[in-house]
Amino acid sequence: MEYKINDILEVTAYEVDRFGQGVSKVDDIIIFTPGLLKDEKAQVTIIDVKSKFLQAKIKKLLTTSPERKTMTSKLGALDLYHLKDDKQNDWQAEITAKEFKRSLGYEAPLGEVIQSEKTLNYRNKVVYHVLDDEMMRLGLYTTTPIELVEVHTFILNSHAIQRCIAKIQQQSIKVDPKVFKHIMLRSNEKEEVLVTLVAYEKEFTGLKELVEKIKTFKEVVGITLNIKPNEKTILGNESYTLYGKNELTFTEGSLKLKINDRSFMQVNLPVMIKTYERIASEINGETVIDCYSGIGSIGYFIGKNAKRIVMIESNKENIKMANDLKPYYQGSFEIRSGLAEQVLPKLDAEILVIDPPRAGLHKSLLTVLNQKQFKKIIYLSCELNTLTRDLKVLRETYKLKEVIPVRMFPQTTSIETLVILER
Ligand SMILES: C[S@@+](CC[C@H](N)C(=O)[O-])C[C@H]1O[C@@H](n2cnc3c(N)ncnc32)[C@H](O)[C@@H]1O
Repeated sequence: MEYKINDILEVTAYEVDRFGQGVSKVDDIIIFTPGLLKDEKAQVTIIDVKSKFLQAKIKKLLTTSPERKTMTSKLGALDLYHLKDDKQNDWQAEITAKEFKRSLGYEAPLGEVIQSEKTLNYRNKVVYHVLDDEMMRLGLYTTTPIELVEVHTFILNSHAIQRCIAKIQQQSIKVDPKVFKHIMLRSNEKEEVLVTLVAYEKEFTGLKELVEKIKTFKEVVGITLNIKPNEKTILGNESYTLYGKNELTFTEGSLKLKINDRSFMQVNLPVMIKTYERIASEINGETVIDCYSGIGSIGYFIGKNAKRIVMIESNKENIKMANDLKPYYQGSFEIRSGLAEQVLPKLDAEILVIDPPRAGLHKSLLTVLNQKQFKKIIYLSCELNTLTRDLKVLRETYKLKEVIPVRMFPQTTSIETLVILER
């Protein structure tokens, strides 16, 4: 049977894939439908025809699963919102197990999912996009089709971010959307907000007016302007402080952290802390390398459990932040500046903690890790594909002790995973 765009089919999903799409089959052709849950029946509209599969969108749900919490959200940033929270944990564990089986050929020793009760308003960083309009309007992207739509309330925003963005959206300001592209907001537990305007140029229509307004909002402690380097990348390396400080501090128990508009920091603090506690529980007085250490959040957190921590980080600003934080912590810390693949071969330690960007580990680094024979490697990953790719190499020397799904991004299909490897 030949299918074409806009055909309408009736399907029943037999599983939900890792992108949150219901997977079904008609006449042996696979149909992917975002937002359709397992065992749900729906009328779907075909939106793309490929040789081996069809891409569809829900036209009408004919039956609803008991696992459904609400209607499917149109926003890409809420692509699992319709699934009950506890079932989202099960979904992540299943997707992780399947990926390990598919890629490594054996069952993953799955640990309990690290999660928090707070599954809404957890994001301490959100990026809004400027709509193509003369008057400033801000929004987020939908999934099928991918479109930028105006959004006023985004339920993952921290309360401080929500209050601040609502006030920004109330302003009637003329802007040039060809130059002014995004607004990023970061907040801390004191409900302070750092606002970053992202544009292709240092000057744009409406900039001064916008800054004058935003600086009057009581939660705002800093406003920066970041220069967008290209269409694909949101933030560039060039930032200017327009008001207050380009800095936000976080204090959580004995952990104190400091970031600027570009520093990496996990977006979900309660889950971050639980994950770091799990990492710390693997360390008992050993020497540790914290590789890809950023501002030092993992290294400083686990410092009390280690004999000595050596951090490796390539970004100079992160290294400065990490150095500024040193006096707050007791213990032996050293911060090495440089690329992991160049610095790590020269170092030795008993345990390695590794938290790379999505791209995973450099090929040459994997070879070195096998040669080094660490007692343990603790690998925190935000990309399942590169994690299993790297583990395929590391299994020459290390055995998988535990694979722990981390529910860092509730209501979404983004997956964080913590893996404990032993020599
Ligand atoms: C996922 S973040 C982890 C940061 C930190 N562990 C944390 O949880 O806050 C990855 C970090 O690796 C750094 N980085 C990226 N490539 C690197 C490389 N080749 N060598 C060393 N650091 C690198 C980035 O600057 C970033 O700070």
